[in-house]
Amino acid sequence: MKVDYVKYHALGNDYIVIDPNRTRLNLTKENIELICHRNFGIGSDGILYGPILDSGSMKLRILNPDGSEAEKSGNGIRIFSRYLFDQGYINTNRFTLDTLGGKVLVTILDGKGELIRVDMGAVTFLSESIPVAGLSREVVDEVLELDKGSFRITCLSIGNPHCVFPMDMISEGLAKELGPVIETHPMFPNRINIQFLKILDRKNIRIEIWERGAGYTLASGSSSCAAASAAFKLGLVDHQVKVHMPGGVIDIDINPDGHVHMTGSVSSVTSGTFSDEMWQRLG
Ligand SMILES: N[C@H](CCC[C@H](N)C(=O)O)C(=O)O
Repeated sequence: MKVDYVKYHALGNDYIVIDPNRTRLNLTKENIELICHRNFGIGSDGILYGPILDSGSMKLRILNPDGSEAEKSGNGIRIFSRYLFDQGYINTNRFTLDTLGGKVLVTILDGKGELIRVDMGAVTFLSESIPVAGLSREVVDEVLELDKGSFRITCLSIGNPHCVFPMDMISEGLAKELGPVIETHPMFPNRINIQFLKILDRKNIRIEIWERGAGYTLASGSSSCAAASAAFKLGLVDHQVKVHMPGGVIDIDINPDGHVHMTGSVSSVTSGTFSDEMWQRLG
């Protein structure tokens, strides 16, 4: 049977893999929005498009449900690595992937592709690298004034941009109330991913997430890296941190060389073909 897509999730953050070597698809905003639509399409927190095979390297493109392209996705990279493993594109447990946000090093830990570690690279807190508007500086423990109040923020990039809000009380409601306002705040020229962070102890944190271009999600790999890195920068946690999210837990290890290692699960959901009728919605 022809397969147009394969769907997986990582702790409830679901992605659809579309392989250009097997399916022709124009990555237009309209096509991406339709495929990701929870009612009129398949439904997904994004599309993973690849492997784009180019002179020995494997490239992955990461598309958000609103059609925007992300530089990196932690859950997306683990899911895509599982796809490569399932489809026989790789014959080793360690390999590199090229993303818009740089190279990442993947290790399949369990020989099945259900538990995967990724060296996500190093983070930067430098305003111009995130980007965050204003003077060149490290954006650490600053105040962001919103209509709803003043908030302390720490911002960073791990290829994609993040703004972390350490708070005593966090909730899904808070993420859905403040997320859309902050995502499009003029301080963030490329928009931004947001994590509301509660420190549980020096080895455990909890986050609620509002993703750039995707909205509220149950888990996020790059958000886990970002929140743990911000907490570590603020001296609130040790270098090994469990990140607790509504969809489950990701293990983060902040290496002395500054590289952030993320370890988490991947689960297969389904595969299938697009029906002609689905596309009729686009006229
Ligand atoms: N929406 C994000 C990309 C997906 C991040 C998340 N799903 C992850 O697992 O890292 C962005 O525009 O940067």
